[in-house]
Amino acid sequence: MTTAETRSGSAAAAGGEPPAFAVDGVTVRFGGLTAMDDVSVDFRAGEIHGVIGPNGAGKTTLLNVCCGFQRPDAGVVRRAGRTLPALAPHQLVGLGMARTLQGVGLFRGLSALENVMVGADRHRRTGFTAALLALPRAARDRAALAERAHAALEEVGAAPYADRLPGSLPYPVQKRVALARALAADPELILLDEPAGGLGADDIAALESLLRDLSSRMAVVLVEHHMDLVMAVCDRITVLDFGRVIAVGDPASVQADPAVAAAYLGEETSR
Ligand SMILES: Nc1ncnc2c1ncn2[C@@H]1O[C@H](COP(=O)(O)OP(=O)(O)OP(=O)(O)O)[C@@H](O)[C@H]1O
Repeated sequence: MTTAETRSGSAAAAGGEPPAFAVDGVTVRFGGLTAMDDVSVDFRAGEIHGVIGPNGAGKTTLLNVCCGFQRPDAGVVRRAGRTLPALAPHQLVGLGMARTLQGVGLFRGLSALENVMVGADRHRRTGFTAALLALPRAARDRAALAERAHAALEEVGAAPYADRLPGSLPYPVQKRVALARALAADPELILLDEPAGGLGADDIAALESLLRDLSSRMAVVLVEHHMDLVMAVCDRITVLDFGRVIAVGDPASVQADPAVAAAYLGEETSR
């Protein structure tokens, strides 16, 4: 650790409210490889938190631990200060978390709107049987989900494409739909895995402004290689290297940190 900031989620909470979400002392091993090594990070409401580091540093593994895709070998995950038991990923979504994947990960046979409705499903109240029998309540529920999904598409600027299949859409629009799907769950924590990947300057500028808007109502975690975006939009940044936290701080302090420069330099010289 090279900055003054604490890397303990619980310690960060000592001054007041616990962080919206935290991992504490998390280690993940894949056979002989340690992908995360005693990592502690806290994500706070109203904050955009960047997670950066060279290829293979453990960024995606961290997101996977946060959303329950990956069970840690050691350490705990906390939400609002309370330790979460080991849950299936869909249960964690019910706790107010949503994530996007590297790439897009949309269902090819569903329209953009239907893809986003899958994300909004957390708000469905009708049971399976009522939906199967198409009872009036299920129809009302579906209409409410569609409305919510439309609003999410609107927010990301993809409403005109609601009825299109993902495969017929340009890649940047597919990324927007994937983001809308995560937003439709109305999460308190959103985990974004390389949302700027494959985007041009105009789309990145739109993404930057959207991220700022989102941070007013949720904790945003941004795993991203696009450094200009990260430095422009993040309130705090955690830097991983070989599965360890090597720096935490605001963009200026992280940029000035020699350990961070050395990690990225190592990446360049090993190519
Ligand atoms: N399921 C897995 N099985 C074995 N090794 C894995 C698995 N997932 C990740 N790893 C390894 O764990 C390390 C961390 O991977 P991870 O994908 O978290 O890194 P990353 O920082 O997201 O990399 P990138 O920037 O390239 O996406 C890497 O060495 C990777 O090869």
